[in-house]
Amino acid sequence: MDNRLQSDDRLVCESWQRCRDYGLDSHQTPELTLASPLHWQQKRQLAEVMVSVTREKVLPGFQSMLANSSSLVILTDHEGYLLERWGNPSFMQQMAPALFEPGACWQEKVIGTNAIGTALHTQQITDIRRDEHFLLQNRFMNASASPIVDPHRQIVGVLNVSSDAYLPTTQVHGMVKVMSQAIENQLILAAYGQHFWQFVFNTSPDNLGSQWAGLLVFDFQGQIVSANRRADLLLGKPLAGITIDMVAGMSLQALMATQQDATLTFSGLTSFPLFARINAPAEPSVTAPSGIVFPRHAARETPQCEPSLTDLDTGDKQMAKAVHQAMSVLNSDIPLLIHGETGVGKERFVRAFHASSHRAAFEMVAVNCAAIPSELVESELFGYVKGAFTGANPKGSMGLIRCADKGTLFLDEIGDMPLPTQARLLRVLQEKRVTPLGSSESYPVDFQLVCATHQSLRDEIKARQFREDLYYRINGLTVALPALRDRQDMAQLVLSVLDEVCDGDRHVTVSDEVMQLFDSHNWPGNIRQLHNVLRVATVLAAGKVIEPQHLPDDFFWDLKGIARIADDIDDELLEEDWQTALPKVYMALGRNVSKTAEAMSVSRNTVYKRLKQLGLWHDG
Ligand SMILES: Nc1ncnc2c1ncn2[C@@H]1O[C@H](COP(=O)(O)OP(=O)(O)OP(=O)(O)O)[C@@H](O)[C@H]1O
Repeated sequence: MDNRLQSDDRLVCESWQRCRDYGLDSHQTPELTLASPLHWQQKRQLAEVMVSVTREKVLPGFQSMLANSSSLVILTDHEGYLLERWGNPSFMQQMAPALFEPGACWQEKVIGTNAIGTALHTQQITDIRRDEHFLLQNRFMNASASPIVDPHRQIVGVLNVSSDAYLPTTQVHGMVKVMSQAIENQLILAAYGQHFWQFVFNTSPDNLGSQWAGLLVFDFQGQIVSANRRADLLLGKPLAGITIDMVAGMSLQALMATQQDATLTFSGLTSFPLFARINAPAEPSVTAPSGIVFPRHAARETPQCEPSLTDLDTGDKQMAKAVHQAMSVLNSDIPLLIHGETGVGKERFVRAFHASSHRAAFEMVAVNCAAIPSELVESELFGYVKGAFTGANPKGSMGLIRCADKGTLFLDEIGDMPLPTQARLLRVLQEKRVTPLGSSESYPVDFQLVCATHQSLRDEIKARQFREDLYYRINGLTVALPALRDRQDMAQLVLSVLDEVCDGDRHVTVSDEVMQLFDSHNWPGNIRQLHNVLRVATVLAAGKVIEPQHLPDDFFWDLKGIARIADDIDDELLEEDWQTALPKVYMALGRNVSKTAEAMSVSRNTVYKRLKQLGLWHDG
């Protein structure tokens, strides 16, 4: 969830569009939806802890800010039903009292764009100003709302502050952000504070008591049981698979022996120091909390999470073999060498390999050796000390290899690495230490190495462009990724790429005719080209069915179809773009429009149009 200080126009426009799709009319006064008394009673019971920590532990800290303003604090459950409200009653009674009754439903589809309903839909902190409400009847208030997550990152409610127009939006936004974080901290403590250890940390020893401190709860084995969202931000990493000793960079025993009020300095996962305090539980538990693995709902939190290796096995034999091979060396630290044409998904494959490995909590650093100028490759990879060379960053640089420490280093297009850099890389791989340029010191490194190439490294060795000794170092296991034209899972891939193009919100489909064209295409740019074609086509098809007319012109330039159908056409013709090739194909096929259209996989109309442009066809 991200935070924003300004109303986001796009967010409001999208919400208004949803309201129209729900059939709402901005002039209407829709019937209020109220939970039935029994339903509300159940909701209220389920949310009892959240309501009581808000009332008793959080609101008192904000009383002074709210006392002099005409505003209301509202707490709803995860479906937008109002559980409780606090604040200045004159504000709500003047305006729309029924809306502020316990049990009233604030979902977008009921009362249009509003901070609570829209925050629930977007799952992010949301500000809705007066005129941004969809219904005219609600345009009397400004509001900010934040979803609240439980100790396992599931949305359990929304905290909202609505006010008349006189409280500054930025102030309300900030207040909602801090209050919702405070509620989440209290929910974590209510669930685990009594029996588990708390690790409270921040960027300065002076703000360890703030609601903005990171909070991690861990068990007697050092497993992280729960954490607030601030913890992820401070550590800059998702917490899946991480234990408390990795976070703190010290042993569990040392952590547990720390005095309650002592302040620790640590930088286990970060490149900068952080400060922490340990709170021991009143009744320490020596059992793990019933099978809970944090974060239990990580997939919901990170919708764009990396696919795992098995996700890439979508029905193609060669791909299944590649996935199987990579799985068999997972976590063994055997170097992988990936072969594949450009755009076949090498980097995606490596990301999936990394995400499936025990190194997933650390960085995967991808370096395209062909994209970095040869004179910069060494300094980029190995780092340098300050003043190492003219034009260098005056602070020096750690280098990409050290950034990959504990994670995965992916060297793409390794065949393009200059020979002197190859020698240096070989030394790093042998010694497992990096010496930055200009430095006499070396640093230990530990990473999974994956290299990729589209060329034959054996040929490069023969041509003395690639070191044989390095080849044997990097080639623990060779995996070949198939070209798109050879894959048997085109339909699955199209869906997977459409998901990516549409950001997971796929409405568009592909017609049978287009699927046939896809099957007969050469795809020299492989999945990347498919991606580009579908991105353009999705826009042109306006969210409906992608038909041939939605495909970009250059798609037709290298259709296999030309080669298959028009055997009697010169090979050279097939290398040309379709606009140039078309009149020549037309001539070669005895000026037959239908055959030309078939050979070029375009419509007869397109052939007529192009011939007319060239003056080769005249109506009548
Ligand atoms: N299975 C897949 N599903 C959806 N999209 C994919 C898939 N595989 C690859 N892609 C997409 O195809 C594009 C190219 O993938 P990637 O960068 O991994 O290829 P590459 O082989 O590393 O390319 P290059 O050789 O140019 O470095 C990216 O946009 C990627 O997201």
